[in-house]
Amino acid sequence: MTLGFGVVGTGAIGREHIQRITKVVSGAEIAAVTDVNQDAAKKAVEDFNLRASIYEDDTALLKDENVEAVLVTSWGPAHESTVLKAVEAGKFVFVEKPLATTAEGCMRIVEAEQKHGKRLVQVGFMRRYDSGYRQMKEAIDNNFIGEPLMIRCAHRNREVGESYTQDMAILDTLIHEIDTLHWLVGDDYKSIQVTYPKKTKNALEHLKDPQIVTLETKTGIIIHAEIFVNCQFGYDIQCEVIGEEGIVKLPEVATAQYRKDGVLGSGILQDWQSRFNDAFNNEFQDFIDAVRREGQPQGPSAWDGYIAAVTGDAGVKAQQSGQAEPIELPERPDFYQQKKQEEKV
Ligand SMILES: NC(=O)c1ccc[n+]([C@@H]2O[C@H](COP(=O)([O-])OP(=O)(O)OC[C@H]3O[C@@H](n4cnc5c(N)ncnc54)[C@H](O)[C@@H]3O)[C@@H](O)[C@H]2O)c1
Ligand SMILES: O[C@H]1[C@H](O)[C@@H](O)[C@H](O)[C@@H](O)[C@H]1O
Repeated sequence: MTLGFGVVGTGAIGREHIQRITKVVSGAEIAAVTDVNQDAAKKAVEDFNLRASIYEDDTALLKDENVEAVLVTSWGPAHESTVLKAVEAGKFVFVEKPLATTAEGCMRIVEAEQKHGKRLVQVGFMRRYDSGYRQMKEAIDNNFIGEPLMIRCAHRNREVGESYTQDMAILDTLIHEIDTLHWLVGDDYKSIQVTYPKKTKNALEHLKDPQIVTLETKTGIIIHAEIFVNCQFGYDIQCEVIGEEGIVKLPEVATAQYRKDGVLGSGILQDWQSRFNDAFNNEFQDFIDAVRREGQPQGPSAWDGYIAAVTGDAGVKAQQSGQAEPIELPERPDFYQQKKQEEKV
């Protein structure tokens, strides 16, 4: 069976995922598309030569029997409503981050999914599918470095535009570390604090950049995460876990090495698309295979989306207060503990 996707939002990442589904991964096709900008939906159908129906909105798209899974790549504030409608209709959902823009919205999805009785939703936290992070997780799970004690990481973007606001450093950028790091060490967060070093002259006036985020986990692991979104030199993701008996570090992405003008060097990738291209491909193949074979996705769950939202909210509060803000999460429901296997991804 080929999995039919209905795409809600044919903007930048929606188009990338359409390309991925039609040209790169196997087992799926695009059955339908919609976008509030109907021209964008039509253009996607033309550009990718799709045999897909074009609908005026998500409600109409969800009625199409050929749509078995919904790919939600609209703007963040629109995600919750589409995901809830899709769950109500019993369709599988792949939703780009954020699951919803509020913790309450994420909880509504968690509740709806539990009511449905089995997992339908996967959130697009693609770093869990990056081979470097997976190797780190394997080392940690196999106790290769002993108990993790500290984590140092950096999330650097070359530059950001006018529309990038202060809270986006947490909700749009750090959100990836928030998801990846609790998965990596199998721990929950306890608190978050944000401090501001000297500001770069390359940031627009409204933005403090860089920012240093300190997260503490329940078992006492301290995480220092640098968010620097106007670093100028490229897209740079660093992560190092320091354990009782060793250190495991995210490998640099291999790029060609050159010798020129007295320098031995290699290129730095410039954007997240190229840095995580393989991870995106792996995450889609896994989603498609899991729903076709197991009847439910196995990747980052709606509960992970909820953890990210609660932690993100505390992070935005910490940006304003300068204090360590508590992160209060209820117990993970049994529903989201069904399979140890899920934790591996
Ligand atoms: N995983 C990642 O690293 C990653 C990277 C980039 C973007 N994203 C996420 O993907 C989402 C989309 O980002 P983008 O950069 O493609 O944005 P975009 O603005 O390029 O595209 C969004 C599209 O959704 C459409 N849209 C908005 N509301 C809609 C609705 N209610 N129904 C139908 N269509 C609607 C818009 O018209 C637009 O075409 C965001 O949530 C963003 O955070 C994730
Ligand atoms: O939406 C993007 C994307 O999630 C990238 O992975 C991240 O590095 C950027 O900071 C963010 O703005």
